[in-house]
Formats: sequence, C-alpha cells, structure tokens
Amino acid sequence: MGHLNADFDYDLLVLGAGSGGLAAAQRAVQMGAKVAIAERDAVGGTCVNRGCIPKKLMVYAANFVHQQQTAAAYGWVNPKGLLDWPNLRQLLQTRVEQLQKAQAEKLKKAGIDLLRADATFIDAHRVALGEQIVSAAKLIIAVGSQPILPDLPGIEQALTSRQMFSLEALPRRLMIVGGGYIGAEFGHICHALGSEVTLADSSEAILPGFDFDLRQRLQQHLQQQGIQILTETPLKGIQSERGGYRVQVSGREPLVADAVLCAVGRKPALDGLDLDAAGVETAAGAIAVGTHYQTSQPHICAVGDCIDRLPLTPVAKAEGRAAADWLFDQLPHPVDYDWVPSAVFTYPQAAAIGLTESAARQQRDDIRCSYARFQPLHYSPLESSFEALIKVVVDQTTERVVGVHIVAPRAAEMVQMLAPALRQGLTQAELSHPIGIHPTLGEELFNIST
Ligand SMILES: Cc1cc2nc3c(=O)[nH]c(=O)nc-3n(C[C@H](O)[C@H](O)[C@H](O)COP(=O)(O)OP(=O)(O)OC[C@H]3O[C@@H](n4cnc5c(N)ncnc54)[C@H](O)[C@@H]3O)c2cc1C
Ligand SMILES: NC(=O)c1ccc[n+]([C@@H]2O[C@H](COP(=O)([O-])OP(=O)(O)OC[C@H]3O[C@@H](n4cnc5c(N)ncnc54)[C@H](O)[C@@H]3O)[C@@H](O)[C@H]2O)c1
Repeated sequence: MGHLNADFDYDLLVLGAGSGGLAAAQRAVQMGAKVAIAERDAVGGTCVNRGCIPKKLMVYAANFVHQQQTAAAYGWVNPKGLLDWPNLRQLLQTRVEQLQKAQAEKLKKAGIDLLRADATFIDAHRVALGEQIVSAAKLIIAVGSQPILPDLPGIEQALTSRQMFSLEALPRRLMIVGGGYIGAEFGHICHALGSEVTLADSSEAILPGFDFDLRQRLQQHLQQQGIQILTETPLKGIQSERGGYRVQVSGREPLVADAVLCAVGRKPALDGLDLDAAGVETAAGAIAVGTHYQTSQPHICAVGDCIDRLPLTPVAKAEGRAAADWLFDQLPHPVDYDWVPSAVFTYPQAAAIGLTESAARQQRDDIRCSYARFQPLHYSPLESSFEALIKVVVDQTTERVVGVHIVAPRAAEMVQMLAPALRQGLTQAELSHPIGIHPTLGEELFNIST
C-alpha cells in the first residue's frame, strides 16, 4: 500500500469505525493512502451493532403479527403463533456478529489497520490510543452520537435504544418517552410483539420535522393498533416502585410501567476526545465543519452524526467518501441534502423526501398539495378500514414537485425510487405520465391529479 507522507505513521487516521468512518477509510485507500481506523467498541458502529440492522430485523419479526391478523381475513385458521423472544434475541446477536466479522475482514483485505482503543487527541496530528500514540498527516473524525438523557430525576433508570436489543424479556408495560424515529419504531415493534405501549411526546404529534399530514396519519394508525399516544406531554421524572416505575409527565397523573425507554434525541459523542488539544472547534455541541467537511483544522475533517446535519447511515457514508475525496484529491463532492429520502419503519411505514408543506410555504407563496387517500387492496378483506396516504407538494410557479410524503406499507421503497427524478426537476404532470403496474401500491403515485 502506498504511503504519501513519511513524516507520520499514517496518511489518514479515521476515528470511529461506523458508517461514516468505514466509508471514508475505504475511499482513502482507493486513492493510495496508508490508512488506520480507531474504534473503541464494535466495528460497524451504531447502524450495524445497535441501530438500523438489528432494529430492522426486529421490525420484520413484528410485522409477522400484522400479517397473521390479515391472514385470518383471507381464510387462514389459527394463524396466530407465539414469539420465542430469546430466539429472536439470538438471531439479532448472530446476524450482528456476522456483520462485524465481515466488516473487519473487509478492512484487513483493504490493508486498513484496525486499532482497537478509545481515541484522545494529543495535538492536531497525534492521537493517544490507550498506551499507543499514533500520528497522521490527515484525520477524519467519525465518532457518531449518543442518546440524550434529559437532566430529570430518576432518568438513569430509563433504557436507551442500545439496551432494547438485548432485553432479558419483553416488558409487559413499556413507557416510551419521545415519539421520534426511535420511539415510533420501538413502539411499533414492542406493541406488535406483545407489550402494552404508552408513548409520550412533548410535541403536538409524533415525528416532529415530518409533514403534519404524515404525522397525523401515522399517529392514527398506531393508535388504532392499540398504542396509547400522549402528545404535548413532556417527561418530568421517573420513580421506581415495586419492581416497576412511576413515570411523571406534565399535566397528567403518573403512568405506571415495567420499563421506560428514553428516546428524546441523540447528540454528538465528543466526550473524552479532547478536541481542544487538536484545535478543532465545535458549535452547539457538534463539530463545526465547512462545505467539504473540513474542521477549523483544514487537515482534519468530521462526518456523520458527530456533525449533526442529517443523522442517517447513507448520509454518513456519503459524507465520509466526500471528506476523503477532499482531503486527498481536493475533489469537491459535498452531499446534496435536499433530496435525502428517509423512512420510519413502523406499520405502515412513513417515508418522505423533499420539503414538508410548511417548509415549502416558508420558502414560496404558491404551493399546491395533492393527495391520494386509498385502501390498499391487501387490506380490503379486513373489517376495519386501513387508509394509506400519499401527499405531493408542488411549487405552482415551476410545477416542480418539491416534496412527497407517504404513509403506506413499503412507503420507504416508493419514496427512495423518486429521488433521481425529483433531483432532475420532476413536474407534477411528468409524475402522472408513466403507466404503472396494476395492482400495486406504487401505481397510486401516478394517479394523483392536481
Ligand atoms: C436505534 C437506531 C436505529 C437507527 N436506524 C436507522 C435506520 O434505519 N436508517 C438510517 O439511515 N439510520 C438509522 N439510524 C442512524 C444511524 O445509525 C446513524 O446515523 C449512523 O450510524 C451514523 O454513522 P456514524 O459513522 O456517524 O456514527 P456511528 O455509526 O455511531 O459510528 C461511530 C463509531 O465511533 C466510535 N467511537 C466514538 N468515540 C470514539 C473514540 N473516542 N475513540 C474510538 N472510537 C470511538 C463508536 O464506538 C462508533 O463505533 C439509527 C440509529 C439508532 C440509534
Ligand atoms: N429509520 C431511521 O432512519 C432512523 C431510525 C432511528 C433513528 N434514526 C436517527 O436517529 C436520530 C435520533 O432518533 P430519536 O428518535 O432519538 O430522536 P428524534 O429527534 O427523531 O425524536 C425525539 C423525540 O423526542 C421528543 N422529545 C424531546 N424531549 C422530550 C421530553 N422531555 N419528553 C417527551 N418527548 C420529548 C421530541 O418531540 C421528538 O419527537 C434521528 O434523528 C434519526 O436521524 C433514524
């Protein structure tokens, strides 16, 4: 492997072997750099070990329950089975270990040194990794984020998403504080698998930041399924009592639960890094970066959750590659944040791309919204109604579609396939041109009229 700068141990030292760090290291190696990556925990970071992957496996497990419920309407007799929780937990662990191994092998094959230790800056080119001191010409900080635990009495008794993958047993009564991505997804998972779930959010509806129609539609679905949702209900404190907890929230009687999950957001994991020693500046608790992810030290970049722009795995990967391109080739590849699709893996899913109606109205006066509200064929045999929602936000001056918001099964797949066309300036008329596949959910996108 080439070595560009002999004054240092490495051309590039990456801090954190998560989504952003791994992508950055691989890209730098492709450009001939000698690269090491420091990791204090498991290779793969949050996504592989305690985020997207084990969470999605749990979502798959939970979704069987909804299929069983529908199966009865299709004539299946006794479709209901029992979940073996330890079996599911074992599946998560096995799959995660396989992925960790695969990632470590990939690093080895690429000639990237994996240094297993907690990293602390000594100065702008040197990092202490336990007993070892490693120097590098350039660095990329990709240390990710950690859950926010508000400063409230008894908060230390709350679980965070990290523990949700290895619970001894599913709690009978689960209280979730925070109805963002994590609260909504674990609410769906645990309710489907058998817990009584109460979800309290300080906002006026779950999923702040998403379009209001999407938020309301998904909230109604979750409530219909039996999840109790309390809005405008911030947490005040947690008290333990007789093997369970009394959860104090604003304006209501305390709630009783066997476990409390705190999911009120995440913050950059910067403790112990000693950024001051490297002269790397922060702003509002995150590492401050410029267009090319360069920090206040031009040879040090930062990417992913620790810069707190858009904390999603594909974004961290794209930022990691862009930072490596910039550091080694001065290639400007900043991420286009305007068209990043995102999804909440509940049942049904909620997914969105582009502007919400309210964000679009803040930018422009003439905004039009078109809607499709429909019962997917799959649910037609059910007695209870099931309404999916597609909302398209259009700039009337240009007729361009500026946002799409969907609550439906497989909404995530539908939304992300729109990204290339939306980036090219798709108009609403063009969206209704294609002939769809019948009968599918996706064809509804092409049937929306103005
Ligand atoms: C429960 C949950 C579910 C999620 N689901 C999704 C999803 O479905 N889709 C999606 O796109 N995103 C999802 N996310 C978000 C996604 O996981 C993150 O945005 C992504 O992992 C960020 O990547 P990163 O490289 O910035 O950080 P991370 O993946 O967190 O990696 C940072 C790494 O740095 C290491 N580290 C930290 N400090 C140090 C140090 N001082 N020395 C050495 N190593 C250090 C950490 O151990 C970690 O391995 C989810 C997150 C959570 C918590
Ligand atoms: N499917 C996915 O892509 C996915 C899944 C999980 C996590 N993530 C990423 O992880 C990040 C963190 O997720 P998260 O769910 O922790 O944060 P979030 O920002 O999505 O949601 C936090 C929620 O907590 C509420 N809240 C804040 N303080 C509160 C209080 N004191 N009492 C009650 N409610 C309170 C907020 O109103 C909000 O609804 C997300 O922003 C997302 O980028 C993505």
